[in-house]
Amino acid sequence: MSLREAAPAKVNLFLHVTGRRADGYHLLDSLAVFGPAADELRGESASSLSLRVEGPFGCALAGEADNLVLRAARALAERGGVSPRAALTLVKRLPVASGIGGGSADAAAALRLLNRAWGLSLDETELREVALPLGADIPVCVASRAARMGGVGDVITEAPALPRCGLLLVNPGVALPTPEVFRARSGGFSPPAALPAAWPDAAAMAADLAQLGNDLEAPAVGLRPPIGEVLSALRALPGCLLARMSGSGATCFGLFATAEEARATCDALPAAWWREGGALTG
Ligand SMILES: C[C@@](CO)(OP(=O)(O)O)[C@H](O)COP(=O)(O)OP(=O)(O)OC[C@H]1O[C@@H](n2ccc(N)nc2=O)[C@H](O)[C@@H]1O
Ligand SMILES: Nc1ncnc2c1ncn2[C@@H]1O[C@H](COP(=O)(O)OP(=O)(O)O)[C@@H](O)[C@H]1O
Repeated sequence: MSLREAAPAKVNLFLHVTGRRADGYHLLDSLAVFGPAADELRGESASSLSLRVEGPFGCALAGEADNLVLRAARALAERGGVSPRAALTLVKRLPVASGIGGGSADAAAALRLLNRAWGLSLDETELREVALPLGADIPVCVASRAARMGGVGDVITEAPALPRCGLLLVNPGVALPTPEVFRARSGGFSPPAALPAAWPDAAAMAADLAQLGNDLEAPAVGLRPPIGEVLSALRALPGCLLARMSGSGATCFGLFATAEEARATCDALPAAWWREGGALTG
């Protein structure tokens, strides 16, 4: 076996916290899309399970005793009734704890890769069942296709048909753990959004998204003020149709009419920030 899977960044174009469950988990309404940056997972045959982490953000995971990739591999092996055997390599290009679900994308990539490698043939629904106990964001990453997220992240439904457009992702280099942001949230809940079946172009999508928000953005900016600087810088870029934070932050996105515009504007932002522009892939 020699297999590869891309693990694309998940971007929440809006995120409403609609309620809270008795166990403390929050109910969400969100539109998740994928791209333009990704980690990569590679797998080779081996007699036991191992993981090597490399890439620009690999060192951020050096102290991680139980990488989500290994947890996903073990959970899948248990579900499939097989021994977990594979030599995995993760190329970590996405910033860690940054609101774009990098760890979730890696875990989902491991499920897809090992489902093939071990000949398990679990379908998408079955893979999502394995995914959910590992993290609320992993089910939507199993298909890594644009989707509406409901429940705590476990209710995945169809997204509106998306126009071609560009996304610029920017992270100011501050990690922000998800539980901290949910804890810092104050105020009530937002209603679920009403979305059309399709958007004809990026401008129409941006106009509708502008009526919605990310309920975690204000608490995240309060915890990490550089996020506010990123949002201001994105809003000032020519061609930026909408700027918002993704997930629980700190990564923010700018929405552009084309991938080329999103890529070209990268250089206008401080080089100390992580920046990645390109097409919204789904
Ligand atoms: C906020 C979102 C939006 O897509 O994205 P990220 O910021 O992580 O990218 C996700 O819901 C994050 O999912 P994920 O990061 O997998 O969360 P988990 O590991 O399951 O949970 C971490 C912690 O976040 C809080 N949490 C998470 C999900 C949720 N629906 N309600 C919550 O309250 C809980 O405090 C939980 O203990
Ligand atoms: N492969 C992985 N990539 C990133 N984080 C991981 C991974 N495995 C475990 N983690 C842990 O999961 C936490 C959340 O990571 P991540 O998915 O990057 O956050 P977010 O969903 O906010 O972008 C990290 O702080 C780290 O401790």
